[in-house]
Amino acid sequence: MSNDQSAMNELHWLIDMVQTIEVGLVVLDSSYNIQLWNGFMENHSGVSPNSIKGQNLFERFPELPAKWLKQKMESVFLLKNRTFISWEQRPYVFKFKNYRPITGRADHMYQNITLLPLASLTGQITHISIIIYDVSDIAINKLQLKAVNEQLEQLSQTDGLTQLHNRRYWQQCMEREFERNARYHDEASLVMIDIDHFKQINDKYGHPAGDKVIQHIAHLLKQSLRETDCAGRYGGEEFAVVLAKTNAADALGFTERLRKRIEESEVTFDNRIIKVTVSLGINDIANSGENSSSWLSGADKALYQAKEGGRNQSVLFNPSMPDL
Ligand SMILES: Nc1nc2c(ncn2[C@@H]2O[C@H](COP(=O)(O)OP(=O)(O)OP(=O)(O)O)[C@@H](O)[C@H]2O)c(=O)[nH]1
Repeated sequence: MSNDQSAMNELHWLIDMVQTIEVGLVVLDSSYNIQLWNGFMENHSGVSPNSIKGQNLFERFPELPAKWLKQKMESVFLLKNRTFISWEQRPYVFKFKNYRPITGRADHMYQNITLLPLASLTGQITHISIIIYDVSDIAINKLQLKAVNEQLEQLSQTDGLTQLHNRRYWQQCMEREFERNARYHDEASLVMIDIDHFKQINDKYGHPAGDKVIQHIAHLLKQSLRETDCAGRYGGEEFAVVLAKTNAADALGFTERLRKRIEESEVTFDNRIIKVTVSLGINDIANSGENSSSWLSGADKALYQAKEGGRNQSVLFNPSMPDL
């Protein structure tokens, strides 16, 4: 076989491979006119190489992010360097359908893209190649893993019965708020809420009825909160809330509204109507003492006074209150 024949063969094989490889290959000239469009591109776009050759990429595909992509390509021409675009940066450039059976949940193909400068025989960069990799499997696995991790994180922070924050997470939230307030001297109040005579409810109506009462109070509490407030289930029948940007007077307004709402509401269990009340202790951060524990224990002392005072009431902490 002559050298010419051998070179021809190689060229033939290369063209064959370019056409059949499972990677998208596009060659553009400096005016973004399409010079090469391989089999992968044909299969996924439904546009044949013959019908597209010589056409302007952005006129033929007006849905492409032209401004952004042109900027990338211009810098490839200018710097004579390749550029990568990851699916995490932009899920796809060419919107192709995703046909993979195991990743059937995404309707489009995730793509990693390389933009490659192509030099002519004289060494000038006259063309650019777009190489498109289908990374749908990797992307979807990674996105699913991320979603599961987020779900797990959410579960680890949530109380199962009430869907409020659990004690551990609420405590972190409260400590963060304390530090923020210490730094910026913002207003904030901490409220402890305890259901009155809850043992009697369990004894009279049974534990499942008690659970329903806890859920009911949590529901009313959630309805009373603002976005920036942080509420948690602190113990069995005890709840704790940090009211952001709220001084003692406003916190008292909040607790009294909540207390009355609870007093006026009722829980139905096994066709029986259960009425409950709550006691609430409030501590304005201005009286918090030196750390988050003393802020919390102040609210606890106020709650104790509310119980002592006859229950179904809100009490504001003041530093002259006796230790528990
Ligand atoms: N149903 C139910 N009961 C719980 C749960 N967690 C704690 N308890 C019960 O809540 C009751 C709390 O009772 P106590 O702390 O004695 O106080 P109380 O009866 O609420 O009375 P005061 O707080 O003094 O008004 C106990 O009987 C616990 O068993 C829970 O998740 N579900």
